[in-house]
Amino acid sequence: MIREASVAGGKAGYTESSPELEQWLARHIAQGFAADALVLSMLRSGYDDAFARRCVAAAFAQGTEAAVSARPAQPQAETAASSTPAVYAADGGDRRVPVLFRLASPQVQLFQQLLSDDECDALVALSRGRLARSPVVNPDTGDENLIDARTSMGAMFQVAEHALIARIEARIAAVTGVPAEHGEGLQILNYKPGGEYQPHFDYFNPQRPGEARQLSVGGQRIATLVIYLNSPEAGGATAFPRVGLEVAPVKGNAVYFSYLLPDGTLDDRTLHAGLPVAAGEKWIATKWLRERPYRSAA
Ligand SMILES: O=C(O)CCC(=O)C(=O)O
Ligand SMILES: [Fe+2]
Repeated sequence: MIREASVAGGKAGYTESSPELEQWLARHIAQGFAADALVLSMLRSGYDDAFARRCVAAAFAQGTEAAVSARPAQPQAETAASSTPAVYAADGGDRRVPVLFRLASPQVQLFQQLLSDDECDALVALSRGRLARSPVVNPDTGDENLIDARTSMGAMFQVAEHALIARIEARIAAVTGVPAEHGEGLQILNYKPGGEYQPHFDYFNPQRPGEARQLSVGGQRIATLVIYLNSPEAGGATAFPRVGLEVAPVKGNAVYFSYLLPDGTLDDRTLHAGLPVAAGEKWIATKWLRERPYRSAA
């Protein structure tokens, strides 16, 4: 979240507003976060309950006014870019996380060292025992299939399955503002040389019966966080071809992109790919976030 909040962390009942707080609220409202999620985030950062509710309500009211007055004048991308605050650090709860870049439209951010080297190594070690070829949801049937467009091995962890995973999930909630309960289980992926994930969207297409089935628990996916657990020797960037962006896979860093637009539609500029690994291997942990609390149907 914001620096002021992290300074106040631990002190109950923090009641001082700041430009950073207002900007943080405006940005998360623009990203489509619900009022409850924002209040929860503020409480976790030590803000007073009544104060947090008042701030969030005021920010929503202001957001509505701003959206109405800005709409005829400017296309949305320009509005988002000009109102994006210059905040370069996120409160990771137990650590301060620098934000290396922030793209306003589509919403993409790069967190530096979200995980320490030791945490990355521990996640890889935990998942080695349960790697299997990564499936993809079949859009027609909803079944999970193996396809050539996704050549990686994966391991799934239940939410909070392990103390390390719970700690990482709390940190993810702190930097994204999306409550941990909205997260699917962390997925660890391992790509060998040549391994890739061809361009795709992470959200489900409700028109396809198999994908619609995925919406029944937790609703739509709204955002993705990809954490790099190692630095491949060559290749393996995460690419966003519709905006010409490639994010280098650097151990501990994490790329976050959210696709729920304020009008409720999904941002198809978040089309993305895991480019082929040219040398060495690539390990990532992916966290998909839902619009509502998520529990695996299984
Ligand atoms: O491998 C990557 O960089 C992207 C992974 C990805 O798109 C996913 O796990 O949904
Ligand atoms: Fe993806």
